[in-house]
Amino acid sequence: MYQYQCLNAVSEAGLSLFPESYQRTQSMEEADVLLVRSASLHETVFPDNVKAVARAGAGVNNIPLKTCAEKGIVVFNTPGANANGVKELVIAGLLLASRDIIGGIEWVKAHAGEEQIAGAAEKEKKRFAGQEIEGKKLGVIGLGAIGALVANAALHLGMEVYGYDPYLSVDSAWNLSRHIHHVRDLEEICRECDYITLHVPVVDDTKGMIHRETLSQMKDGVILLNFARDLLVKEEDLLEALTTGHVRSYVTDFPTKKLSGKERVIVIPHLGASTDESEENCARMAVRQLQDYLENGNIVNSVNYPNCNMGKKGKNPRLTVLHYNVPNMIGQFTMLLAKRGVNIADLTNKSRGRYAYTMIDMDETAFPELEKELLRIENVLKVRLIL
Ligand SMILES: NC(=O)c1ccc[n+]([C@@H]2O[C@H](COP(=O)([O-])OP(=O)(O)OC[C@H]3O[C@@H](n4cnc5c(N)ncnc54)[C@H](O)[C@@H]3O)[C@@H](O)[C@H]2O)c1
Ligand SMILES: O=C(O)[C@H](O)COP(=O)(O)O
Repeated sequence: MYQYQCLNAVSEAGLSLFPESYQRTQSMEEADVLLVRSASLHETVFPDNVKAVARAGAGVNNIPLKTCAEKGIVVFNTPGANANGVKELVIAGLLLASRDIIGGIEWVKAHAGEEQIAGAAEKEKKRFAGQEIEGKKLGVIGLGAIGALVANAALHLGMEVYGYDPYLSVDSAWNLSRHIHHVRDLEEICRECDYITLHVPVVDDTKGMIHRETLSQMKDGVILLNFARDLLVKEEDLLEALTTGHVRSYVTDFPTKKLSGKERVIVIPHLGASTDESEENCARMAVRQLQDYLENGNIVNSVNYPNCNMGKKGKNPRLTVLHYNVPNMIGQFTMLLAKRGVNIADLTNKSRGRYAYTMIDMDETAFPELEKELLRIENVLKVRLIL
């Protein structure tokens, strides 16, 4: 029997995939695994029973990845599962910023019920007119799951697309149309593009990446879209650029005190992934990954431990050890097993920076003190014996 806790509303389409042997709990003290969306876990004190956290979504800046790794808690996310939902909202953002559609709709609401509204609208409409996106240049910063979809869709809408991503993975590159201009420095995007959209994670390197200097390199009247994270943009600097009109419009999915309600700012209440399809995709992927980890020890799509997959566990026990990535760990594990006459049928070890993971399929039934003895080895963080 395993127990899971949901720290946000997670789609039933995913939760219903848990078999009957899984029970939902409201108490973290009972939970083997946690499911979360945007709730912040930075202040959470994780009890020892928690083995994994699944972020049903992409961004993991709400989860203390290092703290979790140190406690032997594997954190997963669900890459790409909500990318289409975000892409569609970004396209809406491009269009909302290109004419004053929102201002126009508000005008109609304010004059609702008036006899002469049709005629008045014809006189007023020039106030809300704008440009078309066809033929304009779009700069996409970050060409992962979302950025690639946005870039390709914008091409189909007739835009000229410039893409910037110095860490582009081979898989992401395969998803990109060859008609996208590959840009090697951010300045070129700033210099060339009429619209710029951000699709990078917020990490130390990207925090505040849009600041006074980057803004000053952008064209006069640029439209900036941010469906990634508020912290990517230095708000004071952006406000200044909005006030002078250098930035014509800022479209963001992240309401903040400083920017909400300001002129030229279109704020959406973090709706990028809020579609039935995205919520269901994320929840399904999160549940499958957690189940695979609990039952087979496999790590797929982790953001703090290496991915490591030995397939479905057979009838013999499988031992899994989360540990620091230092020399002689495997030697110590195999020595301990050998001393007890346990034969190893299969073994896999993978590392990622400071952390590593070893999975061992044993031929014999485990001896009672095995987990405790392994835990006594220096640099071991967590041991699990899956029977
Ligand atoms: N608004 C929403 O509801 C919503 C939904 C999903 C994701 N997001 C945000 O969007 C981000 C991206 O999501 P994704 O699914 O595309 O993630 P992803 O991991 O597939 O793509 C991120 C891309 O950014 C690139 N990158 C990293 N640092 C960079 C840098 N300094 N300059 C340029 N590129 C850089 C990476 O190489 C990667 O290709 C998430 O981290 C999250 O913060 C928001
Ligand atoms: O990073 C993400 O996946 C998005 O910001 C979605 O967040 P949400 O699951 O809270 O809607």
